[in-house]
Amino acid sequence: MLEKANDGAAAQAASANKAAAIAHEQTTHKDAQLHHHHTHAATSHHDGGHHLLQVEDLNVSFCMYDEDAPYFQAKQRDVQVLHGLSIAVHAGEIVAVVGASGSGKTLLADAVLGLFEPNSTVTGRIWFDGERMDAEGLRALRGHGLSLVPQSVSHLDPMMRVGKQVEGFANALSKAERKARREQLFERYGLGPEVARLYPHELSGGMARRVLLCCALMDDPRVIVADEPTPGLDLDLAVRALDDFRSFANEGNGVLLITHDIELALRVADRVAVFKDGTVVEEAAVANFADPALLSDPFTRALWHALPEHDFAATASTDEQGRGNASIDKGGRSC
Ligand SMILES: Nc1ncnc2c1ncn2[C@@H]1O[C@H](COP(=O)(O)OP(=O)(O)OP(=O)(O)O)[C@@H](O)[C@H]1O
Ligand code: NI
Repeated sequence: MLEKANDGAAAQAASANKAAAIAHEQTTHKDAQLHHHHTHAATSHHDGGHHLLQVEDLNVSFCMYDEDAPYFQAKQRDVQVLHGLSIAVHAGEIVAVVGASGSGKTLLADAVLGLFEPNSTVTGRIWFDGERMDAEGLRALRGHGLSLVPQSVSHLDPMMRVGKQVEGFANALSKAERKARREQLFERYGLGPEVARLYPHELSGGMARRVLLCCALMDDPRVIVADEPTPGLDLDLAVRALDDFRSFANEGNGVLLITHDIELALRVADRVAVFKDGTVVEEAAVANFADPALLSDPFTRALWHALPEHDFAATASTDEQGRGNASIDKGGRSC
């Protein structure tokens, strides 16, 4: 069981998460900004075949308090959002988690990062690089082995120059080493040295995305969890954004890419985990999306039919634009 530790750090993590969740609510549903099996796509020197990240039977429920419940009914009830969710990421792999808005994708990211709401109950098993993790272990890994890449610049401190912020992510290094590492990352991701002196509001969208990636990479993680990293970008820019993840994965690392955008997922991922009603209904190699006969879950097949290039393949459940109503991308990149 992945029990929550009720110490100060847990409370702190929980309240940080709450703030993030609130920010998430405010951003995802308004301007579509941030919030936040088994295809061996590449073999790594490190990985003898085990998963870099493995999640098994993850369940997340919330204790909801209903003030208005009649006196003869319980005022508290449990609402289960994730159930029996299993997913794995191998070294060298980008696994996309594709699901509708509100289906619990961010909760998956939060759980993997050891971020738990105070009113949540989380059970399940998580392994990182072959080692079983508890909540404490996940917390210790956060930013150091297992990093979150949010998209929104709102995750940065608006009052601090970005160079200093990025350097703050490698707290085990000396000041000089941190600076050297940050300079190395900036160079690698095409950020000029002058960017270090800018404040977050002075960054373009593309620069901000790279700065957030640099934050995540400062302490050499093995796995990146990216929660909706592309909304607001057009398809070309989004694909270019994900090239960064591709090269990271190609170095023998792993990426869990959370998105509502199946077209994008099919372009960059090695495998797609289709997420529906709080669980993964199918994990399929991207190649299997070439032919719906290779997809086993009816929802996944409906998604296939909803892809724009399959306009005429869609059947009864199709609106006049030829998109099946199982489409999970109603908002799209432009909302
Ligand atoms: N602390 C909480 N208490 C109660 N319910 C919560 C809490 N946090 C999240 N939820 C609920 O869990 C569900 C899943 O939320 P989540 O943010 O993970 O969805 P999502 O798939 O990331 O959606 P989106 O695509 O819009 O970002 C939502 O219905 C949300 O209201
Ligand atoms: Ni989300």
